[in-house]
Amino acid sequence: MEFRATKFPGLVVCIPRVFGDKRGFFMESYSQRLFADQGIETAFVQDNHARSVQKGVLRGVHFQAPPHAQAKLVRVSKGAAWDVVVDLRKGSPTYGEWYAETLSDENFHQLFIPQGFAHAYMTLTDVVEFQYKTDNFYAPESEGGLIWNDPDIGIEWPDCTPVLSDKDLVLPRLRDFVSPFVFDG
Ligand SMILES: Cc1cn([C@H]2C[C@H](O)[C@@H](COP(=O)(O)OP(=O)(O)O[C@H]3O[C@H](C)C(=O)[C@H](O)[C@H]3O)O2)c(=O)[nH]c1=O
Repeated sequence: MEFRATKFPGLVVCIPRVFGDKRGFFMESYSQRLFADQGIETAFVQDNHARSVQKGVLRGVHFQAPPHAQAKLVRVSKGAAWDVVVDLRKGSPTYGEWYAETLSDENFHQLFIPQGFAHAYMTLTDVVEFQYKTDNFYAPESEGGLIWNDPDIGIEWPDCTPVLSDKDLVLPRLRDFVSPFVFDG
């Protein structure tokens, strides 16, 4: 697996080794040992799988607040998605900044997202199977989020009419938000 650091401390693009042959392919989509070799000791406790059934589905921008904050390892096993994170860690050099990566069943890219980031994605194909691990369990009472088109964040979304849940339509703006996350260097 190849690990590519980004300018966001702790945010890493992970690209597994894919073994193709006449039958198809095989890959280790996750290895605790390979991540530990990179200093990523995250112990995941939950696997999630979300299917989206039209292009333009936008889920997010979500997080769980401490003590239920979640680090995530996200990937797309069918279709393609524009995956976006926003650094919400007070004191981080990239606080309030966003990063995006196209995840697809062709590039096999994954994103390791540390605790302290909000996460979202927009589907680029009609069917997207989005699969991810988290290091804390679902805790709905701790859920928070930011509105997808916050001009102060300025996320550049694909040119597509977004399909959002009712709850995601009324999320707050960054300027009205006090982050519960602290950057620990
Ligand atoms: C996240 C989650 C949801 N649920 C239940 C709660 C709802 O009845 C249903 C749909 O939940 P929601 O609409 O919050 O799903 P998404 O909009 O895909 O939320 C996710 O979207 C962004 C992209 C994320 O990174 C988060 O993991 C998560 O917030 O699944 C569970 O039972 N367990 C869970 O861990």
